[in-house]
Amino acid sequence: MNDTPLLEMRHVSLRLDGRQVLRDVELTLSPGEIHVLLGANGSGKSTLAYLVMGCGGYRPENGELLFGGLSIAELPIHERARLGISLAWQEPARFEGLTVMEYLSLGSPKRTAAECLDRVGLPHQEYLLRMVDKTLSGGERKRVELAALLALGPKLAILDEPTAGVDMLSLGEIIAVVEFFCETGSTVLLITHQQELAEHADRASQLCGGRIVFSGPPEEVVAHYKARLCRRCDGETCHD
Ligand SMILES: Nc1ncnc2c1ncn2[C@@H]1O[C@H](COP(=O)(O)OP(=O)(O)OP(=O)(O)O)[C@@H](O)[C@H]1O
Repeated sequence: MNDTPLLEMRHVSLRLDGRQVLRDVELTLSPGEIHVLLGANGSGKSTLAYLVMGCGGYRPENGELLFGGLSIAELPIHERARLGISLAWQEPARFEGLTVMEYLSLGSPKRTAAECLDRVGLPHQEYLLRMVDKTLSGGERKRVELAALLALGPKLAILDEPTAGVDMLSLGEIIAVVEFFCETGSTVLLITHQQELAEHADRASQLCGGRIVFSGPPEEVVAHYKARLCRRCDGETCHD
């Protein structure tokens, strides 16, 4: 059995515009797990996601970032994508002039656009020929973004608030999508404020003031977070 972690962050710190946003982050993701990242607004969750994806300007100032045992800290975003890292953005971009079918066929998709649309609750007959522009609602755009990741079948799917803007009756669909990623061999790093979604994870970590302050089973991390048990800041966002 291969027990090399899929993702390892060791003592990772990051500064943006002179501001210390991530501090000494330690995070390990095993292959096939669903790992939830919890934390207050501004605690650094999206920043951590952008850093793992390799977005421009998000380079660690300290520490190690390993993917399947390989250092990826210096790799640009497209090389990390080639290794199998994909990110569904908290606020997905719109692409004028591209149909949903074309968008879901970019890269080397492992699944058809039709299957992926159906899995995220968008009937393919209605959506394949829609444009990925402002004519899609915010919730539809979020679902198309999830469908795009499903199509790619990445090794690591980073989902930044996949339920934001999605109506609450559809939460079950999003949970099914997260579980489908896992069943089909993807590891999921899931950023969410939804307790119901968090409780479907295998493990969870709480970020506070740019630090991972607690990791463990999701129920314990949710309880720790909600009870404001962070020792460093008594539940208020940490400030140094
Ligand atoms: N380019 C930047 N320059 C300076 N500060 C930044 C920059 N980008 C983000 N920050 C700050 O870093 C902190 C972490 O932001 P981030 O977006 O990672 O938080 P988050 O945990 O994802 O929050 P939310 O739950 O609101 O989405 C915030 O205080 C934010 O203002």
